[in-house]
Amino acid sequence: MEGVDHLAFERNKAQFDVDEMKIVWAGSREDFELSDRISRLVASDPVFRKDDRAALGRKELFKNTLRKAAHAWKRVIELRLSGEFSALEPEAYKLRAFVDQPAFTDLHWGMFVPAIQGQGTDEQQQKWLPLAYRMQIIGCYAQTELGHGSNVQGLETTATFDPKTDEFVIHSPTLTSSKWWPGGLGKVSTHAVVYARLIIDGQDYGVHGFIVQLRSLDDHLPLPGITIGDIGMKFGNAAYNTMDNGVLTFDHVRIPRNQMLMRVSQVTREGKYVHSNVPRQLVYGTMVYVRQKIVADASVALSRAVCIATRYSAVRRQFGSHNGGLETQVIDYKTQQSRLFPLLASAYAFRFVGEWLLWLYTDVTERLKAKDFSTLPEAHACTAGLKSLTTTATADGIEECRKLCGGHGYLCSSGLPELFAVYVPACTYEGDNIVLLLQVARHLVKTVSQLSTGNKPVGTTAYMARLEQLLQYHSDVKKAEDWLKPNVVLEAFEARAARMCVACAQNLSKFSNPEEGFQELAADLVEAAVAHCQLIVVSNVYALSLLHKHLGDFISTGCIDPKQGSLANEQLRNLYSQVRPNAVALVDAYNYTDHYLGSILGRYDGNVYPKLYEEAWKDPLNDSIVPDGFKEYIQPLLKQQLRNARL
Ligand SMILES: CC/C=C\C/C=C\C/C=C\C/C=C\C/C=C\C/C=C/C(=O)SCCNC(=O)CCNC(=O)[C@H](O)C(C)(C)COP(=O)(O)OP(=O)(O)OC[C@H]1O[C@@H](n2cnc3c(N)ncnc32)[C@H](O)[C@@H]1OP(=O)(O)O
Ligand SMILES: Cc1cc2nc3c(=O)[nH]c(=O)nc-3n(C[C@H](O)[C@H](O)[C@H](O)COP(=O)(O)OP(=O)(O)OC[C@H]3O[C@@H](n4cnc5c(N)ncnc54)[C@H](O)[C@@H]3O)c2cc1C
Repeated sequence: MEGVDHLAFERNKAQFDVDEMKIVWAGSREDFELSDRISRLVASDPVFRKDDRAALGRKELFKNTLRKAAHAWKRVIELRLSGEFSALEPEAYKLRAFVDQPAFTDLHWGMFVPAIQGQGTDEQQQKWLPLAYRMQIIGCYAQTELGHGSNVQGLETTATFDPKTDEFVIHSPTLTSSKWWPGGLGKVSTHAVVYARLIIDGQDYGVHGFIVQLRSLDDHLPLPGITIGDIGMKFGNAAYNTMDNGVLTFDHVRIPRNQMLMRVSQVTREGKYVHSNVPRQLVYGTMVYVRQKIVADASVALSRAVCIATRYSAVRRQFGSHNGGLETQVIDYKTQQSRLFPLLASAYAFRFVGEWLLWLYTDVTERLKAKDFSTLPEAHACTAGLKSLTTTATADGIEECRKLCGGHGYLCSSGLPELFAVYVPACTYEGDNIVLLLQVARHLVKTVSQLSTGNKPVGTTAYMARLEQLLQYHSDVKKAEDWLKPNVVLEAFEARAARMCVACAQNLSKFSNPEEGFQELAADLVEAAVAHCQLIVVSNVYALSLLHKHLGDFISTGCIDPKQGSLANEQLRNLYSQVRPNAVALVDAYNYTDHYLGSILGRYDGNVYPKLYEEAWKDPLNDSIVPDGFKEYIQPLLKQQLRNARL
């Protein structure tokens, strides 16, 4: 039986309505129709071709990215995809997503514009946003430096107020203060939001954002005092090398005073520092916004990998042939199911948790507008924690999918190496995942320590209000099916998270210096933070495979006993059997085009082998039968062996 037939047969097995599931995955019928239309539009446009990317050198790849970005912008305007001029509308956002090539535009729309929207005053927004919306200026987000990324308060670039000229002087005092990493900076951006220490009259007021023009709008040359370039090739071949991550230094560059982003705090003409009645952490607001976006996008990356691995696992056959019959589809091996199906479930879970986080973020934004800052710590902890949890699981999941595809998964034409290489920096950018989990841990420890003062925990820590009960809890699961009851699972996750947090808080209290204790117990704190973040995901959707994976935590905290752990495992195996006939249909529900998947192994028609064979012959090495270099390097060896043999 050919691959084509395999997948048709698989699709017939589905026990649910795939078209309905497509709507669930998309979020609504309207969203589904939009995604469907835009993905087809991109797939049918030759400029957006991407199957040739792996063979392009850096310069060609970068020019190809510029061409695609310019074409995407043209299409946005021609098709009136988003009202008058903004590309922040859902249609334009989807267009960029389906073009599927990281570009400077991600940072322009994803960070430069939001930084001005979130931290600029009304006048600053009126001045800069129309220019940015029309892309008459192109911006990036220049925060990280060669010497400091995670520690934002450690940044060294200075912005010194000069009262004589009513300007700030932006300067890089050391090599380590060079801006290093900002996407879009290296070769494209004309402007940047630069994070620098504000110095007035010798006093340091900490890190603030400033709008700085970097390049001439006429000839694109760097302005006087500015040195700028690309930081060099990154992990993977094509992957993230479409992006011009940059290096930037300032030599006493002057900007007008009104280019400091002044919504959170202001500097007056007289050089007086005025702090508005808002938390200083709002300067970090753009990162919170992007972390929320990254969570929403994690399900997309994971679902692509899962779609490829599931379809290919249904096509691929190894062993088990009797009397010349068909071999076993590898998807029927229980080990394959136990590695693949939890990832399939995670992709759906992250999709729903992303929706929930968007709701939370929108709610917090509305409250901030009304000067209610009470939910900011919760928003920070949730975005930081879920960013960390989902990106780690997604990066690991993509790599697992590569292994699930055996040797063919290692070919670029499987789409998986590039997907991994593009995705894996998400574990580092917008906050290193461990550093972010430590932020969550701080929030949790603070919540526990405030319980004794009568502070009622809110939001995702509300379960801590039942601490006494959770510390007494022991699961009453008696048979495998008991693990199917959502409340049973939820309580076990709550008790585990609560106990791990309380244990950390108790151990911390043994240190006379809390900071020293925090450093010493960091590894335990990270585990408690993970338990809490998993609870957030579980309370929005699913769980048993996580329980199985972290069985040690559940048993050592006394929430369940080993027998109940085995019952959970038994139930998990039952669930895999139920998922099996629906697996291909569940990944079809993502509605990805073959263009977007970019994978021969994940083709919708399952026609894997003929296409793999065809693709191999397209490799530039196969342009000639005898390779370049034969005469110089191979023939002399062969001749030498011949000489030796004669001797
Ligand atoms: C057409 C359309 C096309 C476009 C696409 C559109 C959108 C795409 C979206 C985005 C683009 C996506 C991907 C692009 C890819 C890459 C881009 C990458 C960009 C970057 O990486 S930018 C740089 C990011 N850098 C970081 O994340 C640094 C991490 N470090 C920190 O955040 C802080 O330094 C840290 C670790 C939080 C510590 O800060 P600090 O020392 O000040 O804090 P303390 O620990 O002392 O805590 C003080 C206090 O403040 C609270 N807090 C900390 N952070 C926040 C926050 N963000 N919000 C609110 N509150 C915060 C903390 O809890 C403490 O509270 P307490 O005093 O305990 O109450
Ligand atoms: C592809 C990519 C794109 C990027 N784009 C941008 C951009 O557009 N703009 C921008 O400004 N920046 C950008 N960055 C920079 C990015 O935000 C930083 O690299 C990131 O915040 C991590 O900081 P770091 O490099 O200083 O890591 P470090 O903090 O040096 O991390 C190194 C190691 O130390 C550990 N560590 C650090 N602090 C602690 C601690 N307190 N406790 C325990 N362990 C710790 C980390 O876990 C990690 O293992 C980008 C980075 C990448 C990779």
